[in-house]
Amino acid sequence: MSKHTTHNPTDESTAEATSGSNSPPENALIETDVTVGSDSSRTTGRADTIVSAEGLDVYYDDDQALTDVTIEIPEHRVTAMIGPSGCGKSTFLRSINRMNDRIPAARIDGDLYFREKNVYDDDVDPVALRRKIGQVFQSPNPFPKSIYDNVAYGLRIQGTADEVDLDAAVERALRGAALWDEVKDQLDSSGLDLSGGQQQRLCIARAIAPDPEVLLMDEPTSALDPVAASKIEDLIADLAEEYTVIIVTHNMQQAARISDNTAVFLTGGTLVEYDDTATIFENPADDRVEDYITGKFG
Ligand SMILES: Nc1ncnc2c1ncn2[C@@H]1O[C@H](COP(=O)(O)OP(=O)(O)OP(=O)(O)O)[C@@H](O)[C@H]1O
Repeated sequence: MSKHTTHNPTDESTAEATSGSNSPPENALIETDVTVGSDSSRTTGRADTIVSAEGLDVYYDDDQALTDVTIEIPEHRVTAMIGPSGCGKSTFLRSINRMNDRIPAARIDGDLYFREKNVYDDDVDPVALRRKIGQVFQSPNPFPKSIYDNVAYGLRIQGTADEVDLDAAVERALRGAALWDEVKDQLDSSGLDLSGGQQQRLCIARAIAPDPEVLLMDEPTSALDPVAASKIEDLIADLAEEYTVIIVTHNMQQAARISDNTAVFLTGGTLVEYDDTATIFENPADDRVEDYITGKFG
């Protein structure tokens, strides 16, 4: 396994994995000074670790989907998960906000922290966790409701009843998803009447409306045409100013374009290399990663 497997790519000093399965990861505050892929304003400064895994194994019944994954993901960055089909990328994403809880066959060993809290502790409410860690899926999946009600959905569940507050929050989320100008005059129209790219931005608005800290995106552009995909890519860079974005993508050019850091999973669910995106694509440490990136397999 590569030495890069366990480190936070923002700081070589975190290369050693922390020990003790019940303790939060050390070195939570990390100095960064790295060259990264997407946005020069995020290339320097401090980055807290916001999500981390230590020795994470995930099984579906007897089949192991993730093997001993240790990783520290910094906040306000775009972190891409890449690797061939079936290597466990989506499983890892679903582990972060406990969406795997909904799969009866899924079983987890090891530790997964959101900030310094193990999300699998008994006192963690998965619904509350998912408010902090929102998710956007591969195919746009607006509810069969108005644009307004789609975005207001999570806020109403959270108990925001005041119409003025709701109006402001809906506008803020739609602006954050770069959709406001296109829909501000049709907020009562069905979300299903929007184009595919607009629907996906509506889903992003719905995900950010409750003001999460992390946005998980599972191949968010793979069902979209290139123009719509490009808009979402631009949006992702903006979203990382306010949120931490963790994105699964099959599109290596996309990972190279939009992410600051890249984690490469390979068959068997192992994280074989994790580093800043430029290093992964230009000078990977692991020959298997080089082979994957240059298209020799996967
Ligand atoms: N609900 C499930 N029940 C049983 N096995 C599953 C389930 N979901 C995933 N798996 C298995 O876990 C392994 C990892 O799957 P996962 O979807 O996480 O990989 P992936 O890298 O995201 O794949 P892809 O790129 O094709 O989406 C695969 O062998 C898959 O068949």
